[in-house]
This record gives sequence, structure tokens and C-alpha cells, in this order.
Amino acid sequence: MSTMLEVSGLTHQYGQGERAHVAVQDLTFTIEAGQLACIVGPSGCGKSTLLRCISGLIPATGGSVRLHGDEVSGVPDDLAVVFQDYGRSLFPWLTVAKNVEFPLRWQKVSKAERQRRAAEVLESVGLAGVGKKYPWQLSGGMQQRVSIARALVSRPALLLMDEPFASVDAQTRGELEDLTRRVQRDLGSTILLVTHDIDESVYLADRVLVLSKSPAAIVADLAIDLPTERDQIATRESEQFVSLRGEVARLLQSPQVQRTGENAPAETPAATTGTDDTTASDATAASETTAPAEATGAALSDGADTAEAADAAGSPDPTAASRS
Ligand SMILES: Nc1ncnc2c1ncn2[C@@H]1O[C@H](COP(=O)(O)OP(=O)(O)OP(=O)(O)O)[C@@H](O)[C@H]1O
Repeated sequence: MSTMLEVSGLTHQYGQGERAHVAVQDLTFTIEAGQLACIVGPSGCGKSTLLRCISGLIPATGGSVRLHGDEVSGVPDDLAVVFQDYGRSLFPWLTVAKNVEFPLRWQKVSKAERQRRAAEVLESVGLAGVGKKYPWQLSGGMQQRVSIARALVSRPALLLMDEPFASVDAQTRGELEDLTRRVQRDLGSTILLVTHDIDESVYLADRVLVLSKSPAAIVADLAIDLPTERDQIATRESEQFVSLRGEVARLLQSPQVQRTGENAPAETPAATTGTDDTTASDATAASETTAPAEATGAALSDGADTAEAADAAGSPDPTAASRS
């Protein structure tokens, strides 16, 4: 397997001076091509910040991100993001097919090819035949499928998903989880997905990275060696699943994760858990008093429509921030 994503010593600090807030600090990990990795961590620990840095929506203030060897500076063409809020990420004035075709407008792809690829990808997410409808005529789960189709249409090297199923009901969530695994397997996609849900992380992933409280540091990197074929009932009832979800839950409650102001080591070989060797961080102490909770997610949710979100993200490509 080749390395798709290489994150080295990644740090992001919001603001300066007294208002400085270190959201992620010295994160180092790699994701191999074709892997589906999940990130779990306490609320506010810096998961979205990490994804924003990887996607080039915001610059790292330290360290680097490389996508198949190329340093990320700005939103790469072959990267797509699926956000939690499908209602804001789809263009309500465009049909489903046009929404899905949208990212291809900036590529040298003929209209006929755009239409063909949109139809193909809609079929792969179980939405054949709805291309002429508008997003608001679909259920929430269907809209999120459209978002996933739009992210996939440009055949991204890396698909980032930020709490993608948090806004749908439990049954739809299960269906979308299975869809994600199927897409990954059929298209060989590399996926990095952030979730709050421990069970979801274990069910979906080949690998789970557990982050500490802010500033996020990796405290464990678990290989999920469940069978490739997973089933919402049988897999979740299996001994192996129960044991793995217990392990992640215990890690999330561990002092390493919970102790604010301390960092676990960034050394994270696959299939190992972190150690107790933590060091205090002054930057975190500052962040605890200055972090504006309402600022969370600013770059992702600024503006009621995707064009504004793209502007807010400073993206040269209007599809980038809204990429699905
Ligand atoms: N634009 C911003 N300016 C200043 N601070 C910010 C900004 N965005 C996020 N933060 C702060 O950085 C920290 C990490 O935020 P982030 O949204 O990355 O965490 P998260 O783990 O994704 O949170 P959640 O799980 O609640 O979605 C938080 O303390 C947050 O308040």
C-alpha cells in the first residue's frame, strides 16, 4: 500500500497573543491508500480543525500535510469533503444532477461526460432516477447521499468526512455507514472520517485514531481487524466488536485523553495504543480561557449558502468549501 496522506508535526493556532488558541498540536500520522480511518475525540478537541488543515481550507501554523507526496497549500483538486450539514452544502436552486456535476465544471470534462459521471455516481449511492429533483424534495438521508455523490464525482484521492451522519436518524445513519464502506471498497477510496460516535468509528473503520482534549494529540491508533464484510446487527453483536468499542470507550475516558493541558506523544504506529508519557503545554492553558466556543466550525458553516462558505474559506475554487 502507498501512503496517501502524511501529516507531520501539524499544529494550528487560532489568533495571536493573549487570544491565541492552539487547537491541534504536533500531530503526526499517515493514512495509506485505500484505508478508511476514523478519528474520535472529545468535543472541541480540534477534530474539525485538523480536517480543515488537511483540506487546505485553513493553513497549518506548524508542520505539514502531504497528499500523495505533494505538500498541501490551498485546497487540492483531488480532495473532497463531506460536511455534517447537507442542508447548507447543497445548492437548493440546482437539481440533484446539477449539484453532483458541479465540481466537474472546473475540470476539462465535456457536458456529456459530466452528465454521464453524475448519473453513474448517483446510481452508486442508490439515487438512480432522482437527478431531476431538487435537494429540498428529498429526505435528509437522501440529501446526504447527494452530498456524498458530489464528493465522489471528481474521483478524489482523499475523501474527508466531518461528522457526516450526525444529522440523520439512526436507521438512515446505518444505511449511510454501509454505503460509505461499500463505496470505499468498490472505488478503492481513501477516507478519513471524524465522528463522535464510538460504535460508528469501530463499525466503519480499518483504523481508529483517538485524540486527546484540546490541543488534540493522538493517544492511540487502533487497528480494527473486524471482517471486511460488516453487518449492522451481527457485527455490532460480535465479541470482537464489543471488545474494540470497549477499548475505544476506555481510551476516551482515560486521563491521557481527559487531562486538559497535557499532550500524549505523537508517536502512533498502527495497531498500538499510546503511552502515559504526557507533557504539559502552556499553549493549552492559554487556550482554555480564550477559546470562543461559538467560533467552532466558523470556516465550515459561515454563511447560509455554499458560495459564502467558499468565500469564508478563502478558496479559489467555489466548489471547494462546499464540496460536498
Ligand atoms: N475560527 C476559530 N477561531 C478561534 N477558535 C476556534 C475557531 N474554530 C475552532 N476554534 C476552537 O478550537 C478548538 C477546536 O475546535 P474544533 O471545532 O476543531 O473541535 P472539534 O473537536 O471538531 O469540536 P466538536 O467535536 O465539538 O465538533 C475549540 O476550542 C474551538 O473553540
